[in-house]
Amino acid sequence: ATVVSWRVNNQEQLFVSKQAIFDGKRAIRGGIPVVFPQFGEWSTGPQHGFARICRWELKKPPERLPTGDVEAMFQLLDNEFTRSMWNYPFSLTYRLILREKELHFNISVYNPGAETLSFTFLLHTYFKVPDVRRCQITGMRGCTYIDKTREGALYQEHRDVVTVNEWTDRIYQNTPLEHIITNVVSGRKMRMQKYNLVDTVVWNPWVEKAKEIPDFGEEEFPNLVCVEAGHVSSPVILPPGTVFEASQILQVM
Ligand SMILES: O=P(O)(O)OC[C@H]1O[C@@H](O)[C@H](O)[C@@H](O)[C@@H]1O
Repeated sequence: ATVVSWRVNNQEQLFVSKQAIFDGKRAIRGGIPVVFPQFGEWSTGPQHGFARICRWELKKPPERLPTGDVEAMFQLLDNEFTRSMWNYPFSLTYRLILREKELHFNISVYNPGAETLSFTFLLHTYFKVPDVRRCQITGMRGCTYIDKTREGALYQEHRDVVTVNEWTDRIYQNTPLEHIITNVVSGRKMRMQKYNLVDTVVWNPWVEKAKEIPDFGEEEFPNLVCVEAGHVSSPVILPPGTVFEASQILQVM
């Protein structure tokens, strides 16, 4: 259930590395992988959890709704593989709705078990851009951020817009419901709206870190900016029998 392509006016909006591997075992380098139940390093499983390396069930194949929108639904349930890393029952439902210039993502995590679940969640969106150095991201002014390029030190953002001119790996906390990213494909703007996803990660490996990523070309870094809506700086605590719901809307402006 990794979205690997989204075209608006026949123009691709998502970055996927030329070296991405589609073997169904590793995470795909680009598009929009789902990060669950762990953002970042994980002592009992792979970085960013198992959801991006599992085969999800297609619950509802793409179908045109009366409105003209197209809807598809995916589901991931716990299984032997997920239980080997995280021994809990869960049901993850992922509903995608495609509109003319929008893509909607609706996530729900249900806890059918008797124990409380604790997890982090994130949509790892790789936007395709002509040159990341010319992009501006709004909405972070005043927010604190964890800077993973500086051993996780905590800072406060003072800029009206965030720009990316070097290796960047930041978790912005308690960000507003909306970000605008300028200068994406065709010089347009991208609007990101998010609900119940309180944090926003901004990532670009830049040239040196790019060399350390096997499924990524070192010359590709100017062509992506990851702006990732998530619930990651504190875990979601989900008591038995309850549901966590979150969503994201991407819109080409
Ligand atoms: O190489 P991965 O596992 O797909 O992760 C890519 C990046 O994902 C970002 O979300 C993280 O903040 C970075 O620390 C990480 O390097």
